[in-house]
Amino acid sequence: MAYKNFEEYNIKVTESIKNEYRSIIEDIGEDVEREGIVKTPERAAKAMQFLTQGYHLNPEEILRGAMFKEDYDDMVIVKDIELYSLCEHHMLPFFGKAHVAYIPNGYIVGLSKIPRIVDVFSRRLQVQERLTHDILECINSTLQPKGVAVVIEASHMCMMMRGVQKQNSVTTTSGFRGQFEKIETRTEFLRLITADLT
Ligand SMILES: Nc1nc2c(ncn2[C@@H]2O[C@H](COP(=O)(O)OP(=O)(O)OP(=O)(O)O)[C@@H](O)[C@H]2O)c(=O)[nH]1
Ligand SMILES: [Zn+2]
Repeated sequence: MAYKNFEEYNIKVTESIKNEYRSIIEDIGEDVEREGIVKTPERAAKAMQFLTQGYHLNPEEILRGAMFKEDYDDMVIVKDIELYSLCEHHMLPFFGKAHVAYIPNGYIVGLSKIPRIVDVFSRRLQVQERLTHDILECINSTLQPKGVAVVIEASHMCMMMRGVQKQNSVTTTSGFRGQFEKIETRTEFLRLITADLT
């Protein structure tokens, strides 16, 4: 179940995270009773649950829910899927775009389900490499297509706001299975995600 509004948050978990955030706010030297901050621990607890809701969602089930028998066996690409995740090392955001393609093998999948599974895996503590493979393997094992490809381009706040402090570096990760392991198919995919066809 995806969180839609605050009423759906688990009360016990919210209470527990709220208390942890109160301690964090005190430890950084802020006044947790200050008017602007008094509700912050609860807001932050809900925000954290929203950003990590992917642990409670089943991506295979989401895909299986909209698989349709169809003879189409050319490449299907959903590109420029915006994603927001949290790096597992610093719990700071990394964000960017995913480009996903597959070649059907008797079944196509409802298009919206691809961004939905990108969200499910993004809304967990991640490294970009594992996020890429999680999406790839989920589509490969559930849809069993002739091929699947995932490219993610992302910027990491832990490299921008702190640490090495590089504002313009972008990390690209990719994974290819089946027919995308052939150079011509992979090249065609990479050409199409970089082409401006509009
Ligand atoms: N491979 C990979 N590394 C990541 C990702 N997100 C953050 N990191 C890196 O995780 C590493 C953690 O390194 P540590 O040396 O343990 O942590 P740190 O002292 O905070 O490192 P700095 O960020 O260099 O200050 C850093 O190099 C981060 O850039 C990711 O998605 N993939
Ligand atoms: Zn990080």
